[in-house]
Amino acid sequence: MQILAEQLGKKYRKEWIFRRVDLDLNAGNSYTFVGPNGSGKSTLLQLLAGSLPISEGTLTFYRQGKALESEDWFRQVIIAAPYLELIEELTLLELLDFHCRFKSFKADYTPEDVIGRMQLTHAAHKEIKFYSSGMKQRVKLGLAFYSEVPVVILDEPTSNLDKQGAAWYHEHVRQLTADQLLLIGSNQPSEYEFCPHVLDITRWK
Ligand SMILES: Nc1ncnc2c1ncn2[C@@H]1O[C@H](COP(=O)(O)OP(=O)(O)OP(=O)(O)O)[C@@H](O)[C@H]1O
Repeated sequence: MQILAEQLGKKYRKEWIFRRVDLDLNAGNSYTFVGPNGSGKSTLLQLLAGSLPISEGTLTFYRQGKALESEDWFRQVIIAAPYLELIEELTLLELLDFHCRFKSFKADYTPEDVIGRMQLTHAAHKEIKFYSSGMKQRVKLGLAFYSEVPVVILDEPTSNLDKQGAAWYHEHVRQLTADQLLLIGSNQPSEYEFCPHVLDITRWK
């Protein structure tokens, strides 16, 4: 899997958030985008996920050397971010069953297996709207870690997690496989200390 960004730019109304972004992101690697609040980390991650339109430049997803149609991008990507909502009316088990219609889990895990690995078996039948913010974050990260997808995007991954949750994140984030591409947006060095490619987004202002 490869994501190639060429001269990528994004503006909201008349304000350019970043311009002339060139990136060659490849599976087996992790990349972290850092920068102050409001610098555009979340915006860039959403562009790279194909979930926000770009304002200029080109973005191409390649799988086994072949460029993918943009309507197929969403199958390649999972994104966990504080601003993305889960379906609150569903129980966790219903949510994971629904998720399986679009993306399968690694190693033939069942939804029940994944819930166990999220350490949320006790809450499997509780509606997501009754989850604490830390429990919701664990669900988002669990979906990212256990789905069979080539591109995993984590924005502020340890937000709302307690010490035990942060340890759970660190254990899992290092286990992403060599055929996956990991992209992180962060302001906290502890979230990406293992990551060899750290890119300050202010370089593209
Ligand atoms: N939908 C929108 N309409 C207008 N401006 C927006 C919109 N979304 C984001 N912005 C602006 O884009 C800029 C970058 O925001 P973004 O959320 O990407 O930053 P960030 O680096 O992720 O910030 P933080 O560290 O606070 O999460 C900010 O100035 C923000 O106000």
